[in-house]
Amino acid sequence: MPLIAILPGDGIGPEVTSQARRVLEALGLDLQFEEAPVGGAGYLAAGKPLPDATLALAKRADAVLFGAIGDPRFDALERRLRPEAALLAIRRELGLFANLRPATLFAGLEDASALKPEVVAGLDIVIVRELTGDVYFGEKGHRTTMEGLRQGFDVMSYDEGEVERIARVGFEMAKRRKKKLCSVDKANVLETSQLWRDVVNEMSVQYPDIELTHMYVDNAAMQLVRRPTDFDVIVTGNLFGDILSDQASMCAGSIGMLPSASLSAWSGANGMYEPIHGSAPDIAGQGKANPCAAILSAAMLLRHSLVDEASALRIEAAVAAALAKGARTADLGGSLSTSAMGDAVLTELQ
Ligand SMILES: NC(=O)c1ccc[n+]([C@@H]2O[C@H](COP(=O)([O-])OP(=O)(O)OC[C@H]3O[C@@H](n4cnc5c(N)ncnc54)[C@H](O)[C@@H]3O)[C@@H](O)[C@H]2O)c1
Ligand SMILES: CC(C)[C@H](C(=O)O)[C@@H](O)C(=O)O
Ligand SMILES: [Mg+2]
Repeated sequence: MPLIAILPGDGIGPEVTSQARRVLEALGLDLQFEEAPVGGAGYLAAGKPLPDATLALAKRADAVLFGAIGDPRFDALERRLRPEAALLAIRRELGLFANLRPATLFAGLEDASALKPEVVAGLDIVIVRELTGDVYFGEKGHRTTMEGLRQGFDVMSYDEGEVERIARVGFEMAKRRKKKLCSVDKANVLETSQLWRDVVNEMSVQYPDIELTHMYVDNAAMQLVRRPTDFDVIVTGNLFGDILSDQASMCAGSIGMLPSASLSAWSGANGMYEPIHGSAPDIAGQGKANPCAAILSAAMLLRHSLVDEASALRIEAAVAAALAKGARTADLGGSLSTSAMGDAVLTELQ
């Protein structure tokens, strides 16, 4: 029986993952669930954001459903003890280098988007974000300059192996979709990005059917709100992908709508699945959070780690049907609570 590790985390994390779990349970599949604390909750339970038992569970499980981490009470702790350190460590420990972030506009949500309905109608793009390298994982620290000024530094780097394996995910994804891949970088300024661009170009000879384009990240940010539907698959580095995916979420109606899959291989074994949003301290504990991103992350879990496309489609269809009938949390302009939105999805589950 497949074991699903549920790591609810902090803030709205437990609120949204509990709805995703209800939906998974309602499918009637033979699944086993085990929960463990992570982030601020991990720090409170075991003195560190990623307790050993939580990491062991994540490694043992067939897939991980992750909520969100982050708690302002812990923002002043040394960096390795902050909630965010747990998320970075788990991605690194499980080798989850490929982060798929689909941004899809569900029918009926055109008015929730920050853009005009005619600009976002039919939006269906995927951001393939590299997840275990870049400036996130380089040397970092504080030092004093010769002039006696405090200085912070974070080293940005990629080696060609790291670029090649994420670019392959981008090309393979494009092959299965509209055969269009846009690689986003900052090669006009950064050596890291020049290497990125060179490696992506070298690989493109293996994919003659894919139309490859390159775009600087500043232009990509602009094009994403100008004509988002011109994109299909975007492949980019860790930092640019983090920023562009939050931006893409508002094209799709809300950050509460975007799920993600973090994979250690194209096949998806041992994946972790989480909404792209954070712990939302401003609405935590109020039952206001939109659980759709977490529910759609559960669908991605079934698709990629359990290779159960039919069940993934059942969940996605139920979310679409609930939205089509007008179910909306506050971020989408409605008034349903988190659990009422979960109920609405469950009602539509065929
Ligand atoms: N993957 C993660 O666990 C993750 C991702 C991003 C941020 N964080 C952490 O979360 C904390 C808060 O960060 P932030 O405020 O910059 O980002 P956030 O994503 O938590 O929230 C940004 C805004 O979006 C809203 N929002 C987010 N998710 C929502 C949902 N499901 N439904 C309705 N509204 C939603 C919030 O209320 C807030 O106004 C920080 O500690 C940060 O480090 C964690
Ligand atoms: C919380 C933070 C470490 C994380 C990231 O930057 O990757 C988050 O913003 C995300 O998008 O998952
Ligand atoms: Mg982010």
